[in-house]
Amino acid sequence: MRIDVLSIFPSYFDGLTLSLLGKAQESGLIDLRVRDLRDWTSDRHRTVDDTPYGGGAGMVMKPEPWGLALDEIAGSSGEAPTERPTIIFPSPAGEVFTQKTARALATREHLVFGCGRYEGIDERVFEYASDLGEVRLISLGDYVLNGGEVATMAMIEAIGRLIPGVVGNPESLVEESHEDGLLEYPSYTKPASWRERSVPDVLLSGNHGAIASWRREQQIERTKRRRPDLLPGDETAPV
Ligand SMILES: N#Cc1c(-c2ccc3ccn(Cc4ccc(CN5CCOCC5)cc4)c3c2)n[nH]c1N
Repeated sequence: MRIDVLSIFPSYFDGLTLSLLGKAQESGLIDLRVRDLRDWTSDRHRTVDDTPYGGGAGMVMKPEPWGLALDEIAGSSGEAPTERPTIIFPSPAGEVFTQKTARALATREHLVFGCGRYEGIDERVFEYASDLGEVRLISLGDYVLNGGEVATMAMIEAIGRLIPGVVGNPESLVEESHEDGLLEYPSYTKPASWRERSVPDVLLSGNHGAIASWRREQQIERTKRRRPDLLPGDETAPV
């Protein structure tokens, strides 16, 4: 998978060279290219923002640098892509990012993330980008960030770990929170007793059937308690 990131703070993404995603880049599973949007400006101050038409607080990102950058990155950049890119703009006004979104995006060959700042990006950029690829405005959640970089980091991690070969043991992807619509069961490791707290006996029993049942019960109980919104209408229905 090729992933392009456009940002006026490209060093935000230095962390993606670490750990599993760093190894995925070294092995060629992920081709991550982070670019500074200001590279597509032409004035001495490398200006990317201006005042909003119609008034209002703050500044809006100018369309010109975005158009030039997207032409080069998402347009026919000389390489023969087999599919048009998916161009993702993190936005407080976007669809909410979920594990289902991550799974769908992990199947794509080319993702482009456009990280806005200030009060956002000139709307015409989204319209223009839709001629270059599938445009998705995606929100990390119902809270306000200062720009798209943190959301992009989170999405790249959530998507990247689903790419075959990135996570060593694919089994570990199956029993995770949200993967089967439920929160994950509690985990324990040695010592069996720690500060007068013991590991549940069933986990020490060696009875794999009983362990599986206990874990499922824990998932359902936790989901009912912490995230009832994830449960189908009938809470007693098997998920
Ligand atoms: N993903 C994600 C995000 C973002 C996000 C993503 C991208 C950008 C680019 C600029 N910002 C700052 C910003 C904050 C608030 C607002 C709303 N305005 C409405 C009118 O009153 C002023 C405020 C706009 C722009 C961004 C925030 N926030 N929360 C998420 N889950």
